[in-house]
Amino acid sequence: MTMTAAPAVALVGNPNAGKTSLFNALTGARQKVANYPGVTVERKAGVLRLPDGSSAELIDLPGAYSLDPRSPDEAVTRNVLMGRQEGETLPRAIVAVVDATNLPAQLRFVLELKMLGRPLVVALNMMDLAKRDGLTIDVPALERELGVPVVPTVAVRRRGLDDLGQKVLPLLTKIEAASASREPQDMRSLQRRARQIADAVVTGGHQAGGLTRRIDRVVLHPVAGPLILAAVLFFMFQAVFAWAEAPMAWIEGLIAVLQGAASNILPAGFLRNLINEGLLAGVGAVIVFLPQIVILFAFILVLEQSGYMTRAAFLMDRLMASVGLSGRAFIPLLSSFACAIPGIMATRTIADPRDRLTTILIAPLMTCSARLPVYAVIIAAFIPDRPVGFANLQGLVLFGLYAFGVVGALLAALALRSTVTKGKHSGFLMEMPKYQWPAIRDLGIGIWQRAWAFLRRAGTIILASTIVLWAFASFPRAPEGVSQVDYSIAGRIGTGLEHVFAPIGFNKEISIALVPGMAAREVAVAALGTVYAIDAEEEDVLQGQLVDRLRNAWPLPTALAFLAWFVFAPQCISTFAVTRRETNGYKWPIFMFAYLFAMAYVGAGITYWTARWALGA
Ligand SMILES: Nc1nc2c(ncn2[C@@H]2O[C@H](COP(=O)(O)OP(=O)(O)OP(=O)(O)O)[C@@H](O)[C@H]2O)c(=O)[nH]1
Ligand SMILES: [Mg+2]
Repeated sequence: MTMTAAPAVALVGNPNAGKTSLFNALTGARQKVANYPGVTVERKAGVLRLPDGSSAELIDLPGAYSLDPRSPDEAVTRNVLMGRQEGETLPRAIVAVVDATNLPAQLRFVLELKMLGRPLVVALNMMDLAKRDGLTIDVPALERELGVPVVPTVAVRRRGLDDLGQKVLPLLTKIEAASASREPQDMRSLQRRARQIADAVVTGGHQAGGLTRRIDRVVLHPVAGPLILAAVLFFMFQAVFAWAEAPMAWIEGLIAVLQGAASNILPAGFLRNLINEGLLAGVGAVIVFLPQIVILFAFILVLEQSGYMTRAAFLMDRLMASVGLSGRAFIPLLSSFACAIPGIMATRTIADPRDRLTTILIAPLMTCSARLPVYAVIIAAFIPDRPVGFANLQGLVLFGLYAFGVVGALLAALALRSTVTKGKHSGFLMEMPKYQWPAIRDLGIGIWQRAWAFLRRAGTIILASTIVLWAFASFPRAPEGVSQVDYSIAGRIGTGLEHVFAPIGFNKEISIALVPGMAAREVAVAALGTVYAIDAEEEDVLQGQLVDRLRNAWPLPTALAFLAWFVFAPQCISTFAVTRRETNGYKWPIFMFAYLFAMAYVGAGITYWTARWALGA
């Protein structure tokens, strides 16, 4: 600890009170904001500029209901506030962020924080919603009752930020002994006191939450609710296919133009091959999927920001309970549709350790966006593009693959919960946020961040693996009349692996592509793009798309087995790294790898042989 280190200010409060919105507004950061409790699961820091020109470190924390943590994310908050966090000093001041529409419930934590005896300011956030609900809050009276400064804010409209800075500043210049001690509190009496204060300072609000209640009457209806949820998810997958078609064609066209240009400009040889077969055929095969990824993420973000996500979790609770999981697990699992890594992080909000472990172990079975390119290429090559009723066959197959992953995950959960993670089922406990229109800015930032992450992956890990693969598949140079891929180093490795994968219908090219595919799933598509491009005649590289090449090279059962493989296969190193971190060891990631591999192998095998039998081959 140095004397010059900026003093730290911590944002603390109940989940979904708007801490991260405030943090972003105050620091210019772009941390994730969404309308459900439990979005932030780790400590984040930024720089807070104060009115006198000095600065402080602002810390955003996971939401908590009290200083007695019930789940790993709440423990982070407690540890930071009590100075127990490794390598971190006690925050100099606390900003208690409170949802103004829900004072009777939220003031209890403020009272508990006050008992810490640390410098404290209350940010009375969501004042706009309080007004919408017809609530009037007597701020000076609240200040008197609490004995600390209270600043009304609207984080999403950047209102009250300067006032907040004015109130925080004097707390930082005060010299005081930095220690945190805490007597156990009687929660009941704190709750009673919170209610008293709320009664004294809040008037009106008889129609509070009326709109939300009316929507919920339909959306949470025992019959209509699940139907609406199914329709929403189904529409989402149809849209991913239908809306992306045109922009994908543009990107394909652009890549073809670039390939043509490279052929015209560069002399035949090493560099031209590297660019056309490695770079454009490989990385291009992945980039094409940007539109689908963007549409999928846009849907997920709207679900998250509108407040519908927790309703979906509630509706899923019965189903989740039947396989021994809590409905709480639904949100980490749904975010795993984007990527399993934030999904696994989000399990920190699950209180029961066995529930949490089970959710971590099945998260990779949710179809992450990296699988989308793999599915889409195979579907485009092998599934006819024709209408089925009001839907489209390709969209239906995609929906089916997602459903397979979900069913596989539920079965895996059932098996795990009655064996390795046996334990009692814990109930569903989750606050329902008020419905809100998604904030366009947050939506835009969210989509942009994800699109950028996808492109960055394409430009780094996918590009690097594709070039390495291209080199391995291009050397040593084959003599005239011999297949270059067969003759190359990659080809020889593939021939070895083919022994393992031939029983489930995989050929040498697939076996080769699976190896770099471990780095990231999309790489498998890039790798297939490269492997098939190397053996193709140059004119074909320029004209034919990967889809056409696969259609000619693979029998249908192989294609279906390949899809089944990707539903289950543990093809992602980063997932193991995060599992190792979140479970503190190698035991569970290894277990995860083994059981997923077994499921993938058996699943692909069954698919292959069933398809062969059905097609009479
Ligand atoms: N109308 C309105 N909405 C707000 C305000 N502040 C935050 N929100 C919305 O409230 C939701 C929750 O905001 P977050 O900033 O993620 O809340 P948080 O306290 O960080 O939540 P956790 O990380 O889950 O503890 C989001 O949908 C925000 O857009 C506000 O002042 N007014
Ligand atoms: Mg947050």
